[in-house]
Amino acid sequence: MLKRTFYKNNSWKVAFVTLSIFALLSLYYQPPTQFVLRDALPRRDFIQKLFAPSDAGGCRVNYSIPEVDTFIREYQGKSNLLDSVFKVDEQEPYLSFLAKLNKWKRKGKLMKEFVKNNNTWAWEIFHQQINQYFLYDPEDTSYYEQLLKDLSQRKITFTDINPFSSHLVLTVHFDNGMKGVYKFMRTPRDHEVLPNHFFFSDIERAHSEIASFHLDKVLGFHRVPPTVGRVLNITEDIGKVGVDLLTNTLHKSPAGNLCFFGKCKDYCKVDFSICGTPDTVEGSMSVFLPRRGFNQSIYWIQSPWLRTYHFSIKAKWEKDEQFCETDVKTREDFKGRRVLDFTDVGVFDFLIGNLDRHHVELFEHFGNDTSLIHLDNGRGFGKSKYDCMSCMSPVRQCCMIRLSTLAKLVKLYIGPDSLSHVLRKSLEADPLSPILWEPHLDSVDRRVGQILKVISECITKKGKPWQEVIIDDGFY
Ligand SMILES: Nc1ncnc2c1ncn2[C@@H]1O[C@H](COP(=O)(O)OP(=O)(O)OP(=O)(O)O)[C@@H](O)[C@H]1O
Ligand SMILES: [Mn+2]
Repeated sequence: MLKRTFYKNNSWKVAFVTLSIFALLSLYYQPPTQFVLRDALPRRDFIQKLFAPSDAGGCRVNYSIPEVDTFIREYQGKSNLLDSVFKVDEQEPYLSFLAKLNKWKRKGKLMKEFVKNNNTWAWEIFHQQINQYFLYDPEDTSYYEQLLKDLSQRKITFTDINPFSSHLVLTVHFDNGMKGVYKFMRTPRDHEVLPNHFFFSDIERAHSEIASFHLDKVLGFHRVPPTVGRVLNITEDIGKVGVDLLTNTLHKSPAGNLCFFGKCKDYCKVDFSICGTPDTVEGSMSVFLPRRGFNQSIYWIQSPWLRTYHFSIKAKWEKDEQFCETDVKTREDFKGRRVLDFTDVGVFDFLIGNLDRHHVELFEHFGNDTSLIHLDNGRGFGKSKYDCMSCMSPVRQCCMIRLSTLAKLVKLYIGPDSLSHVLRKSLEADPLSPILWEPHLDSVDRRVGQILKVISECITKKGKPWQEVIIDDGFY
């Protein structure tokens, strides 16, 4: 009786307690596979792993270097950095750190002073918004997402050959007046360059173009034109709307697939045909930039670290470690930001493993004080196990790095997010995802530590003062 009254009066309480017990029990109950995980990790780590902002723990989790750890302790102790935007906090997710730096980006003139268009389509707004110091702002909702969508989906109305390329590269025209540069996915994403192969006979890789755009973006450089993966239909996009130089070469392969080879300097013959399955191919589409020069269509600087493109002749920089001091820092046109721009190029090319940086382009409109444009990134991500130390020559020989670039590398090294993590996440947005083979993603983590080691050695081994190596030139 007493019992029954108790239940009657407290029935809602009983229900609540019972439900709570069940809820708690169900929290602890995990299917068998998760028991294995729980056994392997102490409870606290397990929960941290579930709620940590990343699935990694910084590049150093797999590629810790003792000298770099010491260097970073010194970096974190620098009093002038403690209260600055360059202070690296071990808990902060990388993208929030990057967003803070991006806010400080110096802004210069806009291309709209020089380019006239209707400012309506995404590509028109992009052209007008090109800044003296960066190509685009990924936060600008007025065009950025739409531009990528247009590049991957809009109807192609005319297809030509890019006359400046040694490979078959297309200039593509769209139904809204936009133009794009298309490179073909000629090798599977896991294809590794053969060890005896020279880089200059290397085939261009569209996955490298796409991944380079994302890497440039997550490094906050914004110097690579927006690029997306796109499927091309050879029947529709070449056969129906291509120039004669393309359509004249259309043929069926022995397997019955539709192929063509077009016309170009080096690799346009039937041995290098591009074939569909049965008539579609994958590739990268980059948005076409406005003219870089006033009187000529291309305005460019030859890289001081240009290679000879010869099997045995070496360039001066390859034989002389003093090259930057004697031949680069002394150049009149390399005063101002230019040396640091080239050390950024060195960081970038080392991360992607690109030996083919023969020249860089820039907008003449903005004068000498403007950022470099990193076009042509098709020869990166070819060797996942090999680190091209000579690609980092600008950093090693000049013994300099921009503070903002260093801060981002330090942040990626200590975590919580590694470069492979943020790059993988960024690449997931591409329509042809997955773009990079995991060993290539792993290689960028290894390379972050290598760059930091070279910088720390400028101070510890070459005896340079900190402030001569790490330069805050106000560019983020
Ligand atoms: N997005 C773009 N917008 C405008 N022009 C471009 C763009 N991409 C490439 N170009 C022009 O086309 C030229 C050749 O393109 P790219 O360098 O990518 O082809 P490539 O075959 O790899 O060239 P190379 O044989 O010189 O290495 C570039 O130097 C540039 O002048
Ligand atoms: Mn090239």
